[in-house]
Amino acid sequence: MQSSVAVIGAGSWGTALAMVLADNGCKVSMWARRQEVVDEILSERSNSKYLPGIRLPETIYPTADLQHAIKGHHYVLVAVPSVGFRNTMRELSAFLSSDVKVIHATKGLDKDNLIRLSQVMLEEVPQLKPVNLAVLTGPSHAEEVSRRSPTTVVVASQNRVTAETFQDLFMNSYFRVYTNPDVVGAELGGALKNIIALGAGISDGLGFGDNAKAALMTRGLMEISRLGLQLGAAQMTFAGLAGIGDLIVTCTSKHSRNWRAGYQLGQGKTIDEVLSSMNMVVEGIYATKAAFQLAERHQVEMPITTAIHSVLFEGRSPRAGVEDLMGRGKTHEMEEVARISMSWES
Ligand SMILES: NC(=O)c1ccc[n+]([C@@H]2O[C@H](COP(=O)([O-])OP(=O)(O)OC[C@H]3O[C@@H](n4cnc5c(N)ncnc54)[C@H](O)[C@@H]3O)[C@@H](O)[C@H]2O)c1
Ligand SMILES: O=P(O)(O)OC[C@H](O)CO
Repeated sequence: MQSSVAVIGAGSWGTALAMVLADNGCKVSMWARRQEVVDEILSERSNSKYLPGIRLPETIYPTADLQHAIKGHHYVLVAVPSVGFRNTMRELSAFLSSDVKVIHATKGLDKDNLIRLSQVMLEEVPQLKPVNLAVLTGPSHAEEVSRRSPTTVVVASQNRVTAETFQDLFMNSYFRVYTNPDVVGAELGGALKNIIALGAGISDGLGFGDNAKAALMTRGLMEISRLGLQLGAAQMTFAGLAGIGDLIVTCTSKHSRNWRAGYQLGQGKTIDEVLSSMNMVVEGIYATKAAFQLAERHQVEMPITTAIHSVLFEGRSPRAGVEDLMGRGKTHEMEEVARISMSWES
């Protein structure tokens, strides 16, 4: 039987994932906020603002009517920016039945309550069953997926059947899907890597080299893992696609919006100038604010996040932010390793 999927969000990511599902023989309805996007898809088979030059399959049916988008579908994929996530789920709530399986592909945190987005889903749509929820994350730029370039991602769910159902729905010859039971780690890896991508962009914008970027990525992963473990993630998840995999793609790719925003900051633009020059979401800005507050709340050391927070929200210059990082007191690379090493006993 043909699977039918509702995709909520017609930006770059929602559209690229709708294409994967259409390629896999699914009937896909895709909700766009703006009627112009619907009209363009219907008349031109393109979504030129978000995926220029890409022809969309005929089996993607766009609509600006949320109820119409959802009606009769067994699976729902949510791919809206984190700032609009709670409201979108609230609006969806009226139309979602309790047996539907829902996966989200948004990389961010709830800005007000500092919780993960699957937790927001359950708050806003109480009839949803936790076993029916999943998260899709990993190193995946929409521009490449829409060109059917080989890509690997992770589907995380606390329920194996749900994880494998979405694995089967999305997987094909250019889109390889792994499963993982660690929803916490998958969501945090995807949200927090955006902060480090901003840092990598700032570093490049300042004219620093590969050494600095490798340092940011490695030490960045360290602080992502530190906060992740505190919040209940499994350490190994950060060594996988949702952790180091996504960090590599987002810190080194010309497609990365977070890197591009950071690059302009490093070149001396203000955050307002950067945001007005970009027509796509820069999740790292919101993630920095949320992670900074979480780090304070849980007493987790996150020096890179703190430095980027000072640049974004406290008027510190990017160069001064780097000086803050390089001038920190000396530490072991890994406190845990130093602690268990017999030969290091004092
Ligand atoms: N683009 C990628 O390559 C990619 C890959 C993986 C994950 N993601 C994640 O997917 C999410 C969506 O990103 P994107 O790249 O599609 O963004 P985008 O900037 O390409 O498009 C954003 C879409 O969301 C809509 N939107 C904007 N504000 C909204 C709101 N308040 N409520 C509902 N809809 C709103 C816009 O109209 C647009 O359709 C982000 O969390 C992003 O991190 C993106
Ligand atoms: O373009 P970015 O920086 O928002 O990253 C997009 C994806 O999250 C990469 O996996």
